[in-house]
Amino acid sequence: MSEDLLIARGIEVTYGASRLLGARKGGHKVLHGVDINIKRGETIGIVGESGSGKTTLGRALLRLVDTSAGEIHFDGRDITRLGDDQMRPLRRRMQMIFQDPMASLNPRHSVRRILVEPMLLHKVAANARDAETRVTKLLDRFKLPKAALDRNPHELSGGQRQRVGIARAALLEPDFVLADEIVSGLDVSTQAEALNLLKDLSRELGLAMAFISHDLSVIRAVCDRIYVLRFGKVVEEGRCDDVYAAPKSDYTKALLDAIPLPEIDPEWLERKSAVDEAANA
Ligand SMILES: Nc1ncnc2c1ncn2[C@@H]1O[C@H](COP(=O)(O)OP(=O)(O)OP(=O)(O)O)[C@@H](O)[C@H]1O
Repeated sequence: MSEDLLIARGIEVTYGASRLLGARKGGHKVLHGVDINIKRGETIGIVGESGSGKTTLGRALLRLVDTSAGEIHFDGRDITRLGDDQMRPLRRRMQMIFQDPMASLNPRHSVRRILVEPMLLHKVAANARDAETRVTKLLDRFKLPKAALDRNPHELSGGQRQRVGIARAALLEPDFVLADEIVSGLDVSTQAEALNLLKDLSRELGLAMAFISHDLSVIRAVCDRIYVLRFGKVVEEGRCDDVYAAPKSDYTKALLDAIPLPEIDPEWLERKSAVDEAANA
C-alpha cells in the first residue's frame, strides 16, 4: 500500500470554458498545473491570498469541479474521469467541512437528523437506531449537549454548529477531510477548540486532512506540510516548520510578514518590566 492517499499531477481548472466539438474554448484558467500529494494520516495546509485558487484546488481534489488537464489518484485509483455513479462509493471516504455551517447544514432539520441521515445514506450504520446510538456516544467527544440533538442549527452557537459539521463528517469514517476556511468566522478560543478536535480526530482515526486558510497562524497550529499558492500555481511546498523558519519564496515571506503579532496585554507588559528590572538590579 502506497503511503500517498491522494496524488494530483498537473491539475488545471478553467471556469466558463465553452465546449466546441468536445474541445474546450475560452474561459478563465485559475489553476495552472498544480502538483500535490497527501500521505495517509497527514495534514497539509493550502495557503495563499484571496483568489489564488485554494478553494478551486480543494474542490478539484474531491472531483467537485471539472479539471481541464492533469490527473487525480485516490488510494491508488485514477479518479480523474470517474462519472458520478463511480464516484458515489468514494464520496463517503472524502468529506468536506465548510466555512459556514449555516449554509451547509439544513436549517429545517434537527441536529439528530443532520447526523443520522448521512450515516444511513452511506450505509455506515445498519439502521436508524444503530446510527443514533453512535451519535449519542460521540456527543461528549464533540462537546455537544444531549439537548442539541433536538435543536435546529440556528438554535446552536457558532462553535457548536461548526462541531456538528465536524461530527457529521467524522461519523462517516472518511479517509480524507477537506476543511475550507472552517474557523475564520469564530472567535479565537472557539477556533482553538475546533482545531484541537480535528487534530485529535486525525490522530485517532488516521485521517488525512487538507486545511485551506488565508490565516497562516491557523495552518501552523495544525499542519505537517504546507503548499503556498499564488495565481493558481504552487510557489512553495515544504514541512511547516521549515517553511515558517526559512521561507524560500518572496511571496511566502510576504505572507508570513503579514501575520499580525499577538495582542499584548498592557498589564502583563508592566508586570514583565517590573520582573525584568528586579532581575537586572
Ligand atoms: N464557480 C466559479 N465560476 C467562475 N469563476 C470562479 C468560480 N469559483 C471561483 N472562481 C474564480 O476563480 C479564482 C480562484 O477562486 P478561489 O475561490 O479558488 O480562490 P481562493 O484562493 O479560495 O479565494 P478566497 O480565499 O477568497 O476564498 C477567482 O478569480 C474566482 O473569482
